[in-house]
Amino acid sequence: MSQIKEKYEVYPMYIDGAWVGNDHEYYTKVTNPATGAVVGAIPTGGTYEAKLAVDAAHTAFKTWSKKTAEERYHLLMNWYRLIDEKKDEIAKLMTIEQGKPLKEALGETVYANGFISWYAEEGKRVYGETIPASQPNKRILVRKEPVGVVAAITPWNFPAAMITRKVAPALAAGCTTVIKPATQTPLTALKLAELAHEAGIPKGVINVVTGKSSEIGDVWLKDPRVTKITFTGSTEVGKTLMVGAAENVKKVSLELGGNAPFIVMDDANLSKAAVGLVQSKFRNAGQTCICTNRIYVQESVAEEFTALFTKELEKLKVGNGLEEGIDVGPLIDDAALEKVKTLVEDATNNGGKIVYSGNKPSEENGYYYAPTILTGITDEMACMKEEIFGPLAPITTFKTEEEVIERANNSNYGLAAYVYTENLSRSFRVTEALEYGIIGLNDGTPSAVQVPFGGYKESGLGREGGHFGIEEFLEVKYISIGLDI
Ligand SMILES: NC(=O)C1=CN([C@@H]2O[C@H](COP(=O)(O)OP(=O)(O)OC[C@H]3O[C@@H](n4cnc5c(N)ncnc54)[C@H](O)[C@@H]3O)[C@@H](O)[C@H]2O)C=CC1
Ligand SMILES: O=C(O)[C@H](O)CS(=O)(=O)O
Repeated sequence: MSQIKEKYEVYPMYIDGAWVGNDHEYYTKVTNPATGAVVGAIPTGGTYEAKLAVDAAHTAFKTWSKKTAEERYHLLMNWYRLIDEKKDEIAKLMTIEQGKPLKEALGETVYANGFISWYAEEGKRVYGETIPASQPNKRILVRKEPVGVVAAITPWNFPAAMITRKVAPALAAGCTTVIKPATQTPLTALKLAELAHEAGIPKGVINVVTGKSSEIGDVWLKDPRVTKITFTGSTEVGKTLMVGAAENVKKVSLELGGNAPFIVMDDANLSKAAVGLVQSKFRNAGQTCICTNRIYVQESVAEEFTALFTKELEKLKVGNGLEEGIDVGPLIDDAALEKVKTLVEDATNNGGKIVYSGNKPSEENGYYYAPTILTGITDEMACMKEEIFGPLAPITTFKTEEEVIERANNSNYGLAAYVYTENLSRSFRVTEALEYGIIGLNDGTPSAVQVPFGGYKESGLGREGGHFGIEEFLEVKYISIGLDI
């Protein structure tokens, strides 16, 4: 029996309405990225538990999909009310395992819960169609039906929202789910499952499996009873899942990496742009797929803008997210910290300059990186090509609108982009020319539950959120009716 179990609180998996894995042979530690302290342990599940979860979801689908939208609405709203009651407790758990400041964790919990209330309602608006037939004795009926058992594989950066943004529409559509949260942040997912259980969501409708990612993923890719994979995470893993799904033509929705350009035109409101850039760059310590990654400032305003941006950064406090007034927490792990350091080294070795770097805690076990501004950046540097996923702001300049559009579009990613200008015609010219699924026009925080969230190119497939998000969990059936008329 693992020593880990003897030393730390175990958070079991949730499969078929039961908590399993307390007697597992192997466990994985969950650590606080702000202190390195172990905050709990999860059973290291694999093939066996992955299949058990599909058995449960497949059985539950037979009854859950036959409930009316109204009945599913009431159960989802029970879940919503319980999450609302416990939002402070969930937020604290999220900060402890993911590191984001408590105010951000509370914001995410409310945002995550917003998907549940939105889709509880949306499930009642899954409309079909009748289409005028060409023959008098025929009628054409179009129905929408739940796709079946959905496998959701979610990342560590939004431990609650990335689950409910998938599970809420899936359940509202009549689907059942098997969920694998990120190994770094399983506790929030398990808390959401506990509250779903308390809300009366029947056993097997939601199942949470923790453990060996690729082993669990492979079971779900191969099992024909799993009709859909929905994933948020790296483009690399997204491609792996897409290849695996091809074997039995399994549906996929992918929310993958980004490399967001943030464009400041010479006619921008520079103070507004500086505030918007802080919001877009340093949310979750820069660990969101829509965080600004590359900053393009028109030459004539570059010096003034950089000074304004620096002043905004001086206000940011870095530290343990549980403390009062913290704006930027630690990165998720040592690998993430080392990646940011490597990107800074590459830039400074090739002519880039650190013009600002804030304070960070001396806590040696915390994965802290201080908010940092680089100038003298060129498009050839790694920080402009790779997803930084950290509080690093590389600034480069441009001369013309045509030039910056070409440079901004020169990426395999196409998730989010930001542009600041006060000119109406330029707003339309630039936003229509940018090859990105999400555009913040004079707005650094475009995320909302009612919008289509997703990317062009290698940033993903499909959309999550709003009325778009439930379509991902529905099949379209056409019924041709011959009558004796
Ligand atoms: N688009 C987004 O919102 C996100 C993008 N990322 C990007 O990915 C990079 C790495 O972050 P990670 O959390 O390591 O992302 P990841 O893509 O490795 O992991 C995301 C989820 O996929 C699971 N996973 C990993 N390999 C798998 C496999 N072969 N089969 C099934 N599931 C698998 C993980 O356990 C986790 O639950 C980040 O630095 C960032 O660049 C990470 C998180 C979110
Ligand atoms: O994965 C992410 O980074 C999130 O989707 C970003 S957001 O939806 O919270 O903006």
